[in-house]
Amino acid sequence: MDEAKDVSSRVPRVLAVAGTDPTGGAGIQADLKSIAAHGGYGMAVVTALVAQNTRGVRAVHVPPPEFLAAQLRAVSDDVTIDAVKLGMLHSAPLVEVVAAWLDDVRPPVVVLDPVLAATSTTGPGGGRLFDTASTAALRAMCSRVHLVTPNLPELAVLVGETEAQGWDAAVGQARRLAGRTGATVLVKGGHLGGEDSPDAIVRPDDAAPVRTVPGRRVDSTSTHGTGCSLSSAVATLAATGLPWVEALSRAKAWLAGAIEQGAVLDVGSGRGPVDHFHHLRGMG
Ligand SMILES: Nc1ncnc2c1ncn2[C@@H]1O[C@H](COP(=O)(O)OP(=O)(O)O)[C@@H](O)[C@H]1O
Ligand SMILES: Cc1ncc(COP(=O)(O)OP(=O)(O)O)c(N)n1
Repeated sequence: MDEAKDVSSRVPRVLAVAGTDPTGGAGIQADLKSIAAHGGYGMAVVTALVAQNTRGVRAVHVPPPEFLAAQLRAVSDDVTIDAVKLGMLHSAPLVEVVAAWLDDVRPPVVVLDPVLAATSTTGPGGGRLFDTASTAALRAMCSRVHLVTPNLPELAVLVGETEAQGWDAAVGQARRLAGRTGATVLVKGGHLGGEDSPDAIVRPDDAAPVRTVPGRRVDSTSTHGTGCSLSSAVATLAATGLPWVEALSRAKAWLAGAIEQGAVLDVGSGRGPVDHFHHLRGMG
């Protein structure tokens, strides 16, 4: 059996390293659902406990960095990991623990969703989930991963510029981030106004074409956790051997359906979750 076939026929073992959302729409709970929805076996290392719901973030509790290291080690000492999705990393001490672990374990697929805030909800400090004084550590982490998946505000912080005011400007910033870090960038257009919600894959090699995956904006308030869900889906699909563009195309089509069907869940009174398993409804 050739290697490509071998990878795609195995259930990918995907580890999410992220914070929690007790209402199940974002964070590590969304990651696990998204991994399962794409046929993966999901595992979870918790960076921070977040008291949040569909309306906003109320409080954040961070266990000691040593406990994060112990969780990571417990998984990698026992399980072969096919892909890692990194979400909320909270601050430099946690970023450094994860960086040291990645250097040691070297998983074949590492996707970083550089979470700074819960953007579809609010809370004290605007729902902030990452320490602004730790931005340099997050930038350095971009150089250690294969794919970075910023939304427009996150992209602006990572390149040290003001937020892009259009798709072309966003792609330009993504090019600069990819060039500086050596990581491929999946730039997300969910924060653009208008009728479209495109995403694109931007490679660090200047000569490589930007691969835009167009998308129609769904008129819905069920958008809590879209970034977490997309990055976990792409990590899982990449672990089956799919190239980034193909993984993004599939994940994006799935996510549009999940946003469209989110209201069916009737969860919370704020920005509701997407329906990760919409494709299974009505199957009897
Ligand atoms: N209303 C929407 N309709 C369709 N796709 C959306 C919508 N909002 C976000 N998306 C998609 O969800 C994913 C997450 O995008 P974005 O909102 O930019 O990131 P984040 O959730 O990290 O803030 C992207 O694929 C984006 O295109
Ligand atoms: C614990 C935790 N991590 C990440 C987020 C942000 O989720 P995201 O997918 O970016 O979606 P929005 O909620 O920002 O729309 C979170 N809320 N909690």
